[in-house]
Amino acid sequence: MEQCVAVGSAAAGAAAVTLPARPEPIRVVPSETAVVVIDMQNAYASPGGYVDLAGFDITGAAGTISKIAQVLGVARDAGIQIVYLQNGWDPDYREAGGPGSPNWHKSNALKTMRARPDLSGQLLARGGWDYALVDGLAPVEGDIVLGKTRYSAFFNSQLDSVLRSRGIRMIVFVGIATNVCVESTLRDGFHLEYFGVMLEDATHHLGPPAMQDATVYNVEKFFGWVSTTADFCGSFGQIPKE
Ligand SMILES: NC(=O)N/C=C\C(=O)O
Repeated sequence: MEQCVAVGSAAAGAAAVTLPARPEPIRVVPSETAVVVIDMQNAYASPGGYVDLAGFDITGAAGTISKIAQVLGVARDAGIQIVYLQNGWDPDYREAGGPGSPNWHKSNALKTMRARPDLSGQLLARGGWDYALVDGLAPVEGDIVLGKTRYSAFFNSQLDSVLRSRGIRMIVFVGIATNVCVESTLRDGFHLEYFGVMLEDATHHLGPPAMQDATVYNVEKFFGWVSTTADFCGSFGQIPKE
């Protein structure tokens, strides 16, 4: 029989759910689990948003939105904490850093605005359309929404204290982009002792399809577990509504 990894108080026999995953199933307590939604903003998932304007293919993003909506519906019914992240900076881009910051040189949003001054002030600026979460994934009461200014959601943010203070041990990751902010956050979570599970069909990559495959490989082999929307909904959808 396949070995199962038990997380947190599931290891001590508390009522738990088994999530089919690779490389092995993982057994978790719903109250010790959070779904972390990475950067489902117009910038990353809508035509006319930053990554579309920067020349990345966003045709898969619409499918990702509907998978995430399914995951969030089941998670809310199961009483799982949902945490949304929004990536970006203040409208004056002070938080983005100047030429002394690698972010100034590597951020494709900042580079796109420098190449196209007509877009200046529009991409990933807090308060603007590009920064806003997509319409199909609006937070509801009880969800937590946090900002972040770099790829990893753990860097310079409240994410660790929000999760740790609630006794969260396992993070289920969905969002965009698989190979940038999702992977950066899952890796940092690993180093902070969180168990990370990525729902592969509820994430979308930036760049060629091989980037999705590379992150799935990295997560499965080195940093966490890989599962699917159907398996998440099948496992956590069994929990009776309170
Ligand atoms: N959310 C992300 O994965 N972002 C990737 C690139 C960027 O924000 O420039």
